[in-house]
Amino acid sequence: MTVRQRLGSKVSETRGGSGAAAGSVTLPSVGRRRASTLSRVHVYAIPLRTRFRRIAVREGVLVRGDAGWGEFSPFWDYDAAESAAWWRATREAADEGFPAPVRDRVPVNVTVPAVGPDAARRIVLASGGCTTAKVKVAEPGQGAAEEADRLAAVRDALGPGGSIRIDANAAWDVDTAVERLKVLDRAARGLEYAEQPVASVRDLARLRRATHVPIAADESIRRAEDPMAVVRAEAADVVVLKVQPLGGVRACLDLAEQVGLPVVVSSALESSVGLAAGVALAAALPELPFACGLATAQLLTDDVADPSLLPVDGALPVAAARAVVPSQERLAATAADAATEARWTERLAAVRAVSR
Ligand SMILES: O=C(O)CCC(=O)C1=CC=C[C@@H](O)[C@@H]1C(=O)O
Ligand SMILES: [Mg+2]
Repeated sequence: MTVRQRLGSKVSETRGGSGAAAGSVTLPSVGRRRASTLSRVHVYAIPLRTRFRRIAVREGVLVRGDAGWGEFSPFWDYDAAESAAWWRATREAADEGFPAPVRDRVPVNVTVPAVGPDAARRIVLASGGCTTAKVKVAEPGQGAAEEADRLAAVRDALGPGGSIRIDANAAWDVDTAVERLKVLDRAARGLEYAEQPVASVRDLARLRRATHVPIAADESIRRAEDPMAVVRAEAADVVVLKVQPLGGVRACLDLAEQVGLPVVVSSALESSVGLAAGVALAAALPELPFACGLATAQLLTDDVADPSLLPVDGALPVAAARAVVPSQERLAATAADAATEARWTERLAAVRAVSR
């Protein structure tokens, strides 16, 4: 069975384009690096509407450079060596800017956290016209019943024409995944794909042979020494690309060309500055067969830019993303406290030290 056959005929192709840092922390220029890239740094802290990925507050650093704003916001479980790729993505946005787009809008999915069915329905209906939903499953303390109820509510809100994908963040073993996908595929009345149901590449490949639900690789791509191991093992039908963990827009474009599989762009839960980099990637990809996981500004209670990068008719306009500039008012409103700012300043120094 070809990848296309597993994925069905789904191709949602759309073909084709300032603010002073408040609370700025001045970092010394490093070697030949242009001081302007590091002279404006702002640390934000924004509460989430609902806990997601085990966090309740999203923190990050915004860097103003000659080409615009970049975001550096690795989750705290990434060490300095892993965070170096995130920093490369930040520098690309701040120093170089982004490749030319080949489309003017990026279809996006709504992201549904591990919430109850009523909340899930509300989130889908308030998504700004998204016709695809990605639903979090395998939340600690929850089981198949809660997940099936959530998926049924999402299907009810989307209608029969919508697409539903799930993300288990590597939580299951293969046997559990095989059984759970049967239940959740039925509850959703058809899953578009399942994102990282199991942890290892070997288990992804085993699961892929044991289920008809297409498999997307996320953590096996963004946290891997060698993302191509997924391709060699025929372990996925879809590859998830995240700009910061994979080292930037251009690095992701190269990886997309290497993997030779359908790709989908997903956020790392960034502010609109970081989401703009995700839109730049999605806008520059030769093919965009899936709605992208870039509507996550909806998961945050505030933003560093006004307006926030939110879906219009189920898509993010590329021009709006390219126009994202933090506002003085929002930077002040979302500024981190002194202790958080100090932690990020120290972290950034450690990452820059291993990035030389
Ligand atoms: O892809 C989406 O719909 C939104 C982004 C998203 O799901 C994630 C963002 C950041 C961390 C992860 O827990 C999660 C993911 O695993 O893809
Ligand atoms: Mg994922």
